[in-house]
Parts: sequence; C-alpha cells; structure tokens
Amino acid sequence: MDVLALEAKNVTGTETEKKSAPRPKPKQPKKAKRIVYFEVEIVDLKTKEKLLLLDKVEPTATVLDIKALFHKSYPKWYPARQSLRLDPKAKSLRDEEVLQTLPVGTTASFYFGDLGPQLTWGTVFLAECVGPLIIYLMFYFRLPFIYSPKYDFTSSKHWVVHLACMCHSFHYIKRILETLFVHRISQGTMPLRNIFKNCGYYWCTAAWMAYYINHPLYTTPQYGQQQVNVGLYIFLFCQVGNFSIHVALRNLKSPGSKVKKIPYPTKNPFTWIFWLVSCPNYTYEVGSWIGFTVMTQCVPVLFFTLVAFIQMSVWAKGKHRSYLKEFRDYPTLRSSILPFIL
Ligand SMILES: CCCCCCCCCCCCCCC/C=C/C(=O)SCCNC(=O)CCNC(=O)[C@H](O)C(C)(C)COP(=O)(O)OP(=O)(O)OC[C@H]1O[C@@H](n2cnc3c(N)ncnc32)[C@H](O)[C@@H]1OP(=O)(O)O
Ligand SMILES: NC(=O)C1=CN([C@@H]2O[C@H](COP(=O)(O)OP(=O)(O)OC[C@H]3O[C@@H](n4cnc5c(N)ncnc54)[C@H](OP(=O)(O)O)[C@@H]3O)[C@@H](O)[C@H]2O)C=CC1
Repeated sequence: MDVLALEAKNVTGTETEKKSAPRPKPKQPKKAKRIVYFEVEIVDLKTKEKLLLLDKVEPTATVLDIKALFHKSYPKWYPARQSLRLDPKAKSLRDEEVLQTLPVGTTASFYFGDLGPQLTWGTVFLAECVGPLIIYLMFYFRLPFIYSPKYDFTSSKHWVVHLACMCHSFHYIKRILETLFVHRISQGTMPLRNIFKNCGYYWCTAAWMAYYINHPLYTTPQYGQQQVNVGLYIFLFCQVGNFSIHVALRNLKSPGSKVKKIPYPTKNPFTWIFWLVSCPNYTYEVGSWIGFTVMTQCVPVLFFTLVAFIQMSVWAKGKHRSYLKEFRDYPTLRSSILPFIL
C-alpha cells in the first residue's frame, strides 16, 4: 500500500505536507469497485485540540499505518510512543486493527495519547539480567572496597557459597539466552521508566543478596548439607520447569505473531501444571527462588522471593482474568499462579 492518505493536514501548526500541483487521477479499471475513503481526525487526548486531519485514508489502513502518517507530521511521536483510542476512556487500539472494521463512520476521530519514551523489551530484559550477573560476581570474588581489605580476592571456605554463585549465575545466563533465543515477545516496546524500575529492583537486590551470601562471616544453613541439597533440588527442578513453560509458550506462536492462545500441557511432564495454573512459568520462577532461599538461608533472598511472588501474582491474576474474558472454553480448574489457592 503506497498511498494511505492522499492529504495530511496539520491542523494546529503549519501545514507539514503542503499541497502540490493536482495529482493525476489513477486510471481505474472500468468495473472496479469504488473505494470509500475515510477521513481521519486526530485529537489530543488531554487538551482535545485537533492535531491532524488525514484525508482519503484507505479503508484497509491499519492503526499502525495511521500512526505512521501521524508520525510524519509529528516526528517526535514515533509509532511505538503513540496510543490511539476511539474514546478518551477506551483502551488503546491495537496496531493491527483495520480502519474499516472499527466502529466508526467514514469520518473517524482518534484520540492521541503520548506514552512517553519507549525502549524495546529485549533491551530492558537484557539490562535487568546482565546487571545481577555481574554484580553478584563482584561480591563473589570479593573485589576491593566491598569487605575489609584483608578479604580482597579471597574465597569462601563454604561449599554452599560456591553453589549459590553457580545457581545465581546459571539463572541469569538462562534468562539472557531465553530473551535472545526463546521468547517471542509480541509487544515491541515498554516505557523507558521500566528500565529504572526493573534494573533498580534487580540490581539492588542482587547486591544485597550477594553481600550477605559472600560475606566472610556468612553462616551456613542450620540443617547443613541436607538443607542445601533440598534447596538445590527445588531450584534445579523449577529452573527446568520454567524453561519448559517458556518453550511451550514459544511454540504457541509463530514468529511475528501477536495472537494469544490457550496454553495446554504438552508431552513434557513439566508442562502438565498447565492443567492447574494459567501462568506456571511464574509458579516455577517463585519455586526457584524458594529453593535458593532454602539453600542459602539468607534474609535478603527471602525478601527478593517475597517481592517477586507479589509482583508475579499481580501479573498472573491479570493474565488469568484476560484468558477467562477472551476464551469461553477456558479450563475452569485453573488458578492464576498457585494451584487451588491463588
Ligand atoms: C534493597 C533494595 C530493594 C528495592 C526493593 C524495591 C521494591 C520495589 C518493587 C518493584 C517491583 C518491580 C518488579 C519488577 C520485576 C520485573 C521482572 C521482570 O523481569 S518481568 C519482565 C519485564 N516485564 C515488565 O517490566 C512488565 C512491563 N509491563 C508494563 O509495564 C505494562 O504491562 C505495559 C505498560 C508495557 C503495558 O501494559 P498492559 O497492561 O499490557 O497494557 P494496557 O493496554 O492494559 O495498558 C495499561 C496502561 O499502560 C499504558 N501503556 C500501555 N503500553 C504502554 C507503553 N508501551 N508505554 C507506556 N504506557 C503504556 C496504557 O496506556 C494504559 O494506561 P491508561 O492510563 O490506563 O490508559
Ligand atoms: N524474578 C522476578 O521477579 C520475575 C521473573 N520473571 C521471569 O521472566 C520470565 C518472563 O516474564 P514475562 O515476560 O512476564 O512472562 P510472560 O508469560 O508474560 O511471557 C513470556 C513469553 O510467553 C509468551 N506468552 C505468554 N502467554 C502466551 C499465550 N497465551 N499465547 C502466546 N504466547 C504467550 C509471551 O508473549 P507476549 O509477548 O505476546 O506476551 C512471551 O513471549 C518469567 O517466566 C520469569 O521466569 C518475570 C517476572 C518477575
């Protein structure tokens, strides 16, 4: 589609796309159906000021096409930064929605909201995972200025400290690799502020946990090697489970697709938990950190686990609600994150 809108008028400021000499009318085949073009007006969500008028927009134009046209007139607002709605209180339209299928006449008004600066999901995921990996290792190797100078570059005598470092590093390397090679994330971007929130949370808690676990005066778990082993088994079991769910979710979508489907158990036994919960990747993630808490018996780790659990429960409940809303045949036995409980 080359020409979506023949004219775009910037209503408030100077005209950005000046009218040139009249264009020759394209030759139409004799019996071709007449296209009914749309007129699209873009209004500021907050001030209700008219920002742009697009003449003769093709009916098959998508919301993303309209965003691209708006972007031409307002270069600051690239498409990912725009939220377009049909009503100021309605939800944002999805990029792939088509003009002629929207509940509008041939003259449509869109309300524009600025979502603020955006970053790709990949960037945020990578930043939030690379940080803890490096920060933890700085404490593990006891770099200068962390503990007292006599401990610089020394190594702990406790096996659990080395094991904890291996598990922590394994977890974040796994997440980085999953971000690069497994996840098929459909949303292009998220708000820039998220990188500060997510990284602030992950980086600070990684430093806090690492400081205590690698401290020269760290005390090992009360029930000794048995407790460490139990924690390790829980951790490893849940890591495999979490990875299995990520693969199952990946296989639900073809590359580039944004369509959500009901996830079902596959041949992999780790995915059978889908019979009972909607977001088992979160269940396994929380399980991993419970395992890590048991293994290290460390208060900052318990705090991290609790915050992660609260955050993932909120997200899982939201996802569960949207599954129920979207799919009439959604399995009724499922809870959000904890089987039969939550
Ligand atoms: C020792 C120190 C200790 C420190 C402890 C501190 C504790 C603090 C706790 C903090 C916890 C933080 C935990 C973070 C852990 C992160 C873990 C992860 O790795 S998860 C992976 C990363 N995921 C995320 O970060 C989630 C990102 N998602 C979102 O932020 C939002 O879902 C979304 C904004 C991207 C989209 O929302 P969604 O619900 O999908 O869309 P809606 O259409 O329902 O819109 C809701 C609302 O958001 C606005 N919106 C939508 N998209 C965007 C966008 N790209 N940019 C800005 N705003 C957006 C939309 O307009 C709606 O707003 P409204 O006003 O209601 O119209
Ligand atoms: N420790 C902590 O505090 C936290 C850790 N995490 C970890 O990060 C991982 C990723 O988190 P998050 O992105 O929130 O996980 P999600 O479950 O939201 O998404 C993971 C991937 O699965 C896809 N997906 C999810 N549901 C469906 C569906 N029904 N149909 C098709 N595709 C689907 C998503 O696609 P789409 O982009 O379309 O949604 C995305 O690519 C978690 O599993 C967890 O291991 C996450 C949160 C907090």
